[in-house]
Amino acid sequence: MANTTNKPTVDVHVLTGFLGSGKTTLLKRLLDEYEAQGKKAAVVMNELGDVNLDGLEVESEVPMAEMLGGCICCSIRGDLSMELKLLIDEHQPDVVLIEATGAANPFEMIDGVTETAMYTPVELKSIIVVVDGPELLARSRSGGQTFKLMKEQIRSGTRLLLNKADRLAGEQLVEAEQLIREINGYAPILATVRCAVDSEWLGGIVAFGEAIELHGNGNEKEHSHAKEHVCGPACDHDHHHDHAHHAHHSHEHVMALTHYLSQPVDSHQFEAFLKSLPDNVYRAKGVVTFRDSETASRFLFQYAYKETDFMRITPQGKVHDVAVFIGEHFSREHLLQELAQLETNE
Ligand SMILES: Nc1nc2c(ncn2[C@@H]2O[C@H](COP(=O)(O)OP(=O)(O)OP(=O)(O)O)[C@@H](O)[C@H]2O)c(=O)[nH]1
Repeated sequence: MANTTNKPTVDVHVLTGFLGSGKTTLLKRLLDEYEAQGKKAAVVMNELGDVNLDGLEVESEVPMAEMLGGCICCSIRGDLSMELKLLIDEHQPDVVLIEATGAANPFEMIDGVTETAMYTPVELKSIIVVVDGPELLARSRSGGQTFKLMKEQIRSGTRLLLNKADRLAGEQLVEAEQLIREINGYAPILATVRCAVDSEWLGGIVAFGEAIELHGNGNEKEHSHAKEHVCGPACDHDHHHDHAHHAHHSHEHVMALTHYLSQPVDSHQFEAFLKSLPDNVYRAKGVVTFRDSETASRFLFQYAYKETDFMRITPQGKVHDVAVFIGEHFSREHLLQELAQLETNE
């Protein structure tokens, strides 16, 4: 990713998985590993309740933002990007780990994290899903809303842990693994007990970061967050509120690309570029400076389903020129080439 700002890009990893699946257990392992490697990690925690019990398990010197009383993906989605920015500004970590409540929909969070890229250099590197093995098998037999949410989480993962393997007999372990593979055909699966990942796995995350490539099986062409969202008692938001505008795409092999623009661009060329985006880029947004407008004005742009929208902004504080693209199976190289062209065209 081109980051033309002078700040280093902060890696972001999302840890998700069903309630009690082992996310905090994994978080602690990752934090220990970052510490061992001399990297500074910060944490965003989201709990459905009003107290952050998991946070108590984390060493007090780790910078932490707590988002309580709701679920990151819907009620406080906008806040996620703000929390991330504040946390990064204040503590300048190398990496941020977001532990999302068992009810959070990962696809909504991708939006929240990528939005942060407009304000500060961040890159979403992976979505790690901790799957509760015994619970998955039990829920797959009973079906229902919870199983749907579990499938949704598994589909979104770039890395999957089949956890609580100690509570699965040999053939159950095979069955759980096959089930996960049917839901997500791409992401590596590792069976674990108490999220005890090996050093190779940890190295992939901690040392190299990994670029994101999200996957899904695309079976559900209509992804309705409202229908599949499962909330706890503390999550009292209206389940039928305005998810429609961002929740009607399938999630097959979802990818996100973040590019920091080094130059102002021409407004007509930029709009033509957005209009010519391939169908498999379904969402783009960001901040641009137009060189052909009088005072090199800044604009917030939105793109969804061939529709573009520009809004003149006068940012308070430092806002970078950045473009974020979300879609399926699109060519990063092709988009980067086109962007480079826009930046050089006079
Ligand atoms: N038997 C068994 N128990 C596990 C395993 N991994 C975690 N646990 C236990 O499961 C419980 C939940 O683990 P956490 O790491 O707190 O799970 P979580 O996903 O953070 O939980 P929430 O924050 O409530 O969603 C704890 O009591 C863990 O000790 C495992 O592999 N096997």
